Amino acid sequence: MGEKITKNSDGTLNIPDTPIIPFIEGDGIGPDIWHAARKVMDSAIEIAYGGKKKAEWLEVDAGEKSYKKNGEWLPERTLETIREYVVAIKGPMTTPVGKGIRSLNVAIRQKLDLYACVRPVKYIDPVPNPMKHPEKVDMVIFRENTEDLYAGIEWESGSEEARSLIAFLKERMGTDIAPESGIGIKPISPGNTKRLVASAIKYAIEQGYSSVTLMHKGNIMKFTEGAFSTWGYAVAKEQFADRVITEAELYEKYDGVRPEGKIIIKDRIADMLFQQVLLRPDEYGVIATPNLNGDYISDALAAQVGGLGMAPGANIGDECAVFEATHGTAPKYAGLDKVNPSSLILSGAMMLDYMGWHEAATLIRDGIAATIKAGTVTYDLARQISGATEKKCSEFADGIVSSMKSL
Ligand SMILES: NC(=O)C1=CN([C@@H]2O[C@H](COP(=O)(O)OP(=O)(O)OC[C@H]3O[C@@H](n4cnc5c(N)ncnc54)[C@H](OP(=O)(O)O)[C@@H]3O)[C@@H](O)[C@H]2O)C=CC1
Ligand SMILES: O=C(O)CCC(=O)C(=O)O
Ligand SMILES: [Mg+2]
Repeated sequence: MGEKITKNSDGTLNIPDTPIIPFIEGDGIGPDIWHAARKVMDSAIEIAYGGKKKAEWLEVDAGEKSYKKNGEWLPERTLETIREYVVAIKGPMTTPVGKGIRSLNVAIRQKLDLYACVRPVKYIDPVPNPMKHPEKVDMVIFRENTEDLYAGIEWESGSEEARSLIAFLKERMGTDIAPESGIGIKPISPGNTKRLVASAIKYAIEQGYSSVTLMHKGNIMKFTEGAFSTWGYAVAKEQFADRVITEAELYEKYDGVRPEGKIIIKDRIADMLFQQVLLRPDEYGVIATPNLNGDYISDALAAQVGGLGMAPGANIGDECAVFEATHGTAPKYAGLDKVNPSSLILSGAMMLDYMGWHEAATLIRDGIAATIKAGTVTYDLARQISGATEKKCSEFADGIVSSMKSL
């Protein structure tokens, strides 16, 4: 019944009224949050468009469910389907620690070249949180999504590859690495950095953020993270000279007063930035950073807006986009109908915005806020609010649906 979303050569989307949207349910808490998210998205679309628009969900195989069904963790046809249908949404998938398969989540990002992981961290009143001034929290992380240590190019301690690499580095580069070390490689390229930073600047311009901060550990890792910063400044100059000024220029030429319509590009060393985003969050808007830093800071910042249960995200490339929560499979809660589905629901709202279905997206955000205000919350928020009544994941979703109906 549904129709395909298509993409034009200029990057704009053609969205039919009944788009087919592939989804991956995910592992662990994936099924619980997916069912809740689907219900809320369907209801928001129905209320916003009175039945004129409808998402046609198409399940695609990946993760544990897929492995059990057909012996494949991430079938090639799943990637082909996502490419073909342009916009998809997924639950989290498990990655074993220290052994076993490499991350399927990372594989999806790399294979579909979803180079920007976009994770907004915005306070939704009245979500409980540890900040003195939560209303000042409005940051968006742009995490490079395809390279860095996160690409998982590494060799195990004692393996032939690790030993020969250690020997090669000693002979040819004079590097003394402890025998039997495991080795990981950290590639950071100008091309991948520049396209990520360009997308972050473009987003800041479109969404009205006043700054883009390049987060790096370039004092220590000069030719990877330091280069990320250098290339970030370079692309700002090459592509956005009329809209972007550096922080140095702000003080040298404009006495520290941001000229109307200009975005400030600045850089911060990663460890220091972790404390500044806590103490002075209003000094930061869009944060562009390599993959691993982006992974760390997205969970850390999620705490400022209520925790991982409230943290949405999107993986965006030139060809297609896959929306997913920031958090993982939270295995101890799998199947308990307990966790907060807001992270995936808000990822769904990001997806609806991406499709231009802003009315449904806004309804979802307002519905979540109204539900929390009414004291209907899952365990994670209940433990931060005295006197709140803990609801199940599915009951919370029902609460959002009722709230949306009465907005
Ligand atoms: N994109 C993806 O698919 C991702 C997959 N993963 C994978 O998930 C697995 C588990 O990773 P782990 O490091 O434990 O991190 P998780 O994000 O899965 O969970 C850690 C903790 O965060 C809290 N949390 C997470 N999601 C929610 C939610 N929806 N509602 C309320 N609280 C939540 C819970 O805290 P508390 O215990 O305090 O209640 C939970 O125990 C690993 O295999 C990892 O590789 C991890 C991140 C992303
Ligand atoms: O792929 C994984 O298992 C972890 C991914 C992750 O933590 C993230 O992308 O934020
Ligand atoms: Mg993570």
